[in-house]
Amino acid sequence: MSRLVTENLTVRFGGHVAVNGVSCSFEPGTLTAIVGPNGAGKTTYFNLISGQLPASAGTVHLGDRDLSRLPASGRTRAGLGRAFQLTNLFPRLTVLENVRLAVQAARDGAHRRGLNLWSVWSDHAALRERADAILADIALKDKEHELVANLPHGDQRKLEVAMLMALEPQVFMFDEPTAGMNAAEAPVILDLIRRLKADRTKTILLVEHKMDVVRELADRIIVLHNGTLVADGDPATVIASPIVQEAYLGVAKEAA
Ligand SMILES: Nc1ncnc2c1ncn2[C@@H]1O[C@H](COP(=O)(O)OP(=O)(O)OP(=O)(O)O)[C@@H](O)[C@H]1O
Repeated sequence: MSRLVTENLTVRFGGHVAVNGVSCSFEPGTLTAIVGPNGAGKTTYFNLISGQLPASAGTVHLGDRDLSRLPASGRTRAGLGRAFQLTNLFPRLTVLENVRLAVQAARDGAHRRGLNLWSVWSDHAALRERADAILADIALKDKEHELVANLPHGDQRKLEVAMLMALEPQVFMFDEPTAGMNAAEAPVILDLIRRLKADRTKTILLVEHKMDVVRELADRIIVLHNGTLVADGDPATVIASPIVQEAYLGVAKEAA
């Protein structure tokens, strides 16, 4: 198990510094919520970690490995997993085919890392079993033969999380995972995150605006404001801090 560390991570867009020298480490077995006002740099910070965006300065390490120069695909293989808003899905394939592809990719990845999983994964039935278990977890078993293109938006978002689970990353990055979901769909995703957290081996990063979700799930909260890390600590302390009350929740302003 390896800790994820960003050091001095920075990106500039022209004159605008969207993420400004963020140094932070994330321990396996903990869920860190990343909060901050709109435009604070949360998604951009994710993009820098996952390699979607090249950094202007700074580094990203997972354990001993320096990921800073790797493209997004290389970082995924190294163990960084991110649920993307639908871009990882194959719309012309069925739900089951999508998940099986991700399970297969995880198997291939395991070979590249030299792990001795061949005996397990070479078993076709085991592959199917794993895909079935994931689909049951995500409450999509009854739609396994549907084409992804025909699924409602909420189910597509759920499938996206299923694909991420299938890849079995060390680090799970969720960017507003329940955004746009209805009241029946959101609890399925939150329950999955809860279970991932209960496993106590995964590093989980969660960008989330809903403070009730953050309060319940986070072991730790970091706050970004204008691209800068302005608070970091246990949820109760961070939520009560003047910077969050004022800059994020607007409580102090409203009270004034
Ligand atoms: N590719 C880009 N080119 C130029 N500016 C960008 C780019 N990506 C992000 N920005 C700017 O960087 C800043 C941070 O944006 P970001 O989307 O990371 O904020 P956020 O905290 O995720 O906001 P939200 O909560 O609204 O999703 C914003 O001012 C945004 O306009």
